[in-house]
Amino acid sequence: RQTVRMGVTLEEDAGGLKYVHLTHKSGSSAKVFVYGADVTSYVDAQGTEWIAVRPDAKMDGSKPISGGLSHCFPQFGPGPIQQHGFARNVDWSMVDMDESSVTFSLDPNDYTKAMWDEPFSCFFKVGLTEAALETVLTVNNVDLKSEGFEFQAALHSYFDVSSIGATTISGDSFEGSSYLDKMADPPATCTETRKEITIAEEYDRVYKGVSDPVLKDEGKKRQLKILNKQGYKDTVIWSPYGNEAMGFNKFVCVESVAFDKVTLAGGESWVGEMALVPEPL
Ligand SMILES: O=P(O)(O)OC[C@H]1O[C@@H](O)[C@H](O)[C@@H](O)[C@@H]1O
Repeated sequence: RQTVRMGVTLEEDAGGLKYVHLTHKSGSSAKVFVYGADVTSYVDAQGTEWIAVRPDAKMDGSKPISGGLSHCFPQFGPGPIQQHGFARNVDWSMVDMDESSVTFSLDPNDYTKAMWDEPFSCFFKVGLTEAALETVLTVNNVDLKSEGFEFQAALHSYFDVSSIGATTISGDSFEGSSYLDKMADPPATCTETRKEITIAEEYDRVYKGVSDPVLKDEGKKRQLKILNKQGYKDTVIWSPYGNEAMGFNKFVCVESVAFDKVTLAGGESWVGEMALVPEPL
């Protein structure tokens, strides 16, 4: 355990990866790993854990952490570079912190350039407030003379649930929305007819234009609003339903996604802002 700054400590997980432990006077806390700038835990002021890490996750840096609010950047995948991009399997740099918030940055290095040689710079801020966990990802094109680059970005968020059968995902915009069903072969575009999504089979769906999901958990008697305030226009729902090794019954991925490619000209920035707001049911 290493004190980085007054009140802020960098702790070491059993597998050797380092993380920041944030706390808030309301009683809430969060863990953010340096590897992937991944938020692997958010315990709200009432003591409810909202974020999951899969039991089969590798916690030693040998592959991205399968859990947390995992960044997919610069590609959501599949695509020309590795599935979900590289941002989740590199160490980010800590640039600012206090008891309740931390900011990381990510800049190109030889490893990332070999996959995607673009003049980007990312910042990711995570902060606890009285009633929420707030995140802001900023992607900058730092080369004023560049022609611009395209990217996708997502938080591949793993949420902890009491059980998948006790969980629903709702929100004003699901009913009537169009989704890409990636479980279909080939993937098929369908229309959602439900207001509330329940999961009883494997799911891998991209809901286009849905950005206001609410996770309701009858077991926890609580709900989590996933507020995508900026940038993340689409929602992906992923569940490896039935896969015991992945611990399918204890999590669902409700992902905040910029699925359509974003074009960033030289000097421009893109912001993805997502907050988690827990409430009673
Ligand atoms: O294990 P990871 O990298 O967290 O990814 C989980 C899943 O994420 C989904 O989005 C992909 O469609 C799956 O193929 C993948 O298995």
